[in-house]
Amino acid sequence: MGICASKQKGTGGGGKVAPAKRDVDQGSARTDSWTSSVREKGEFTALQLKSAVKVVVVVRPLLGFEKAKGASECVEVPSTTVVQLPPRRGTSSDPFRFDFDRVYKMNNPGRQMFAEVVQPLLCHFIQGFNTTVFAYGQTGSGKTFAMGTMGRQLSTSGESDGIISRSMRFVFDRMKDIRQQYDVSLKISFVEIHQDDVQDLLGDGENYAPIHVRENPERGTYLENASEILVHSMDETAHLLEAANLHRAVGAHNLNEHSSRSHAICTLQMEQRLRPGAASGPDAPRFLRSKLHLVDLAGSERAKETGTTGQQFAEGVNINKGLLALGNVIGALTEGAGRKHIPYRDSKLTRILQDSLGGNSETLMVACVSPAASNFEPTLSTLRYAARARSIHNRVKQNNKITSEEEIAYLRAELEEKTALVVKLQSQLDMAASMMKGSVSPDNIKLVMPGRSPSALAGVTSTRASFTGSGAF
Ligand SMILES: Nc1ncnc2c1ncn2[C@@H]1O[C@H](COP(=O)(O)OP(=O)(O)OP(=O)(O)O)[C@@H](O)[C@H]1O
Repeated sequence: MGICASKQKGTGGGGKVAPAKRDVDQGSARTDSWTSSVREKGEFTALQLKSAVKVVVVVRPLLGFEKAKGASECVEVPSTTVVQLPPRRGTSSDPFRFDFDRVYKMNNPGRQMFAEVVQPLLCHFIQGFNTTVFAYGQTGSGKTFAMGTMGRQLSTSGESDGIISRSMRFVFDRMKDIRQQYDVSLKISFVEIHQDDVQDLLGDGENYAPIHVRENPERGTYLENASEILVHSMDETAHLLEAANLHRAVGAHNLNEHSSRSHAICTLQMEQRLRPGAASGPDAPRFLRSKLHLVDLAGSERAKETGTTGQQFAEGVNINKGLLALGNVIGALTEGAGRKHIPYRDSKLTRILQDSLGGNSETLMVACVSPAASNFEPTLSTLRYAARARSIHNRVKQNNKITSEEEIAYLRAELEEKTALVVKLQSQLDMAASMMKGSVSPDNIKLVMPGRSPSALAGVTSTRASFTGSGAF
């Protein structure tokens, strides 16, 4: 029994999903009950929910170079959900106080943050809900550290693991249970937006085709031409992501010697199909599809402080442009019902994150800040931005619909798979019959177990891949 399921036990109902704070569509009052088992109760599938964007703040420790300069701290955390900055120097106003879903001020918040805020979202991802976790903050504030896309952080495991590797490990651990009832396909893509251009970090570098952001009513936004790789294990995934990460644009400047010069978006797409004859309730969804975006944004920066020039200066301008567009989308979404136009189209970043902000996704923002008094202004700006994001309400639904074209493609693939199996078994039967007649020596016979031969498996993988690779998401 996996972690999502064991939590469900604790809530007093067999098969109940871990409760999540959210607003139910029929009314605006918050409710703590995630009313029924998503996977097992059919009525839930019709329900749409409003889900507020959740925001956690991570205050990193002072770094060696900051301490060497005698930096003092200005960020206080009076409780686990409150963060406070003193009034601006020379003013007598009140301190700046912000409430969030959770605030972490410690060396390695990874394990605790994952258990408290990321894991409940992943339980929903596994149940067919789109999910986004994105890290936001000034350059050098700890976004890459929190997401875990630094160096070898993806394939090693330890206390300083980031959100990406913990999430992947969690999903693969749950697979053992899910595969008892469902055929599952997991596909990964990893792109970066560098200078407002989307680049494939998993591509082979030879068959380059420009990546376009597209939209589809069934599937929301997706990236045309981005590599989508079927993955089967944590190890395989970690090595893929780590290799991809080496291609990411990184540079050194005054505030960070390994500064990300691009926004990185790692996406895991999951499709689940109920197996014929699986021992499940009559209302178990036949099909589930969900996507998990894990985003490490590049940090906002001021050239005066970073000391960047030339190419790095140009990168900084583009980074800030994308973040400004993101800020404008957040601003428009929180202006209330009067605001009809949301400027998603102003940048590739906001187009890709369209579902995550105001759309069909449960979203967690990890706002990263430096504690140093010298970073007071950018920290205040990050906290204001984050507080605003917290009032965005997304409309989240379980993705359990399949189009008739997809159903036909899947059935066709299944038929091909079965036909290949029949042909194989028939040839084995013929062989056995010839042997009995004495026309074939037993030494020339290699018995191949159905479904176990490498070629049979290759057939299965390729037909499934051709179904799942049909431009989903
Ligand atoms: N919670 C933490 N505990 C200890 N060290 C941290 C923590 N967060 C960040 N750091 C350290 O701070 C430095 C900057 O962090 P990081 O590179 O993650 O910043 P960033 O926000 O991604 O910056 P950029 O936007 O420039 O890429 C790194 O040396 C990192 O190891």
